[in-house]
Amino acid sequence: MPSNSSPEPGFARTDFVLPRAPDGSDAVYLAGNSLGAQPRAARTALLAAVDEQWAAVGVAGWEDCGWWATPQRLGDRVGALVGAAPGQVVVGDSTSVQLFGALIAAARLRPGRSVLVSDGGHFPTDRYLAASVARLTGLELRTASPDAMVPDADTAVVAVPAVDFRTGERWDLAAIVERAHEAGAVVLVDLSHAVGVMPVALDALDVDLAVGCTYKYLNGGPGAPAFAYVAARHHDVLDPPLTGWTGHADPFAMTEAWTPAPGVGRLRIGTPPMLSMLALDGALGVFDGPDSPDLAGVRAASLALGDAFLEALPDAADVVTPRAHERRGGHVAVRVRDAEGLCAALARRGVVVDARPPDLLRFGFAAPYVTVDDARTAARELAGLVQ
Ligand SMILES: Cc1ncc(COP(=O)(O)O)c(C=O)c1O
Ligand SMILES: Nc1c(O)cccc1C(=O)C[C@H](N)C(=O)O
Repeated sequence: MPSNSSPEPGFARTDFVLPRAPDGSDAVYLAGNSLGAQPRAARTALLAAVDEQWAAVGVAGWEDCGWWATPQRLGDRVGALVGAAPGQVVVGDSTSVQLFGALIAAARLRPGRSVLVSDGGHFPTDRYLAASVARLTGLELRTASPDAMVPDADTAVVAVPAVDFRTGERWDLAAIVERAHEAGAVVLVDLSHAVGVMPVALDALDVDLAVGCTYKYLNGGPGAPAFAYVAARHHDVLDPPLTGWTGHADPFAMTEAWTPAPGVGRLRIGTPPMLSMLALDGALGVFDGPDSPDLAGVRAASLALGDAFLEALPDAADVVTPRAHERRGGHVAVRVRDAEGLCAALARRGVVVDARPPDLLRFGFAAPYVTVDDARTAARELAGLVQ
């Protein structure tokens, strides 16, 4: 393992099980921006949870195995990866559920304001939920590109991704937050395409709320629980819409009315999906284990992979992702004529990527297990197919 601050791409490859290529070798797996590869430690943690906890301990596991505390314990671990001091992140439920709760809780932080501004190119679940939340709350939904948003005195909430799910463009969160706060609005960031592939500085940037998934670059596994962040300065007045019993101040008192737990604990909703959580617990060791590089190093390695891929592409390739490092996320998208067909043809050659309508192929550069050879192979195979 190279030094902690400047890891080589593929620095933790042996800690992962990679999907198989048709010839039985390890695939060139560039779909970590959709579903990360399997960390061996996630499998170990999951099997231990099944055999040594669930089977052996049963219901006592909520206390004796620490299950009850896991949403916040993992929240602090994920929080450390997104620049959040402890006590501001909860893990659980899907990104969509977390988004719904966060959008409404954000709107409730700005009563009397009438507009929700959301990225017009946001991931579909973010767009669909923004529309539904606008109907529920009576807010007017306005859409714009994150770099063209002009929040005003009517704006309650500005909702943006950190990285565009299609083009891989990285947005300037500092500028977005500054503009929103100048207008008195709060900012909700979807970190799904950023967490685990680049440093994020939620506290330092003064972001108000954030959500994100853990199955992409954090490699938590299919359907791994999402996370929600709320800056501590909002905790006392935070009024989440999904007032489930596990977010109660004293859940086992079974009282008549819901009393919010102190702090971010009130964002808990129902019984946490413990097996998924414990798989994530194992997976996170890639990023916060004793030998893990910091995220600046992971980011540098991911950018190096993207650069190797871009350099190996033919000049004529229609790359839609900005080439400048500061404007690029973890994946690179190439416009092609038959994205679905090419995606399938690449898979037959052992290169796993994904296609997004109408015409994009996405190549995800998860530095823990992707090597420079992988990046070059993908570019070469793509070139061979489109020539
Ligand atoms: C930006 C973004 N938000 C949300 C999601 C998904 O939400 P969920 O985890 O609820 O499926 C994705 C990808 O699936 C995404 O890219
Ligand atoms: N969440 C996904 C799923 O359940 C199935 C297939 C793909 C996904 C994804 O993660 C899609 C991804 N967020 C995207 O950027 O398109």
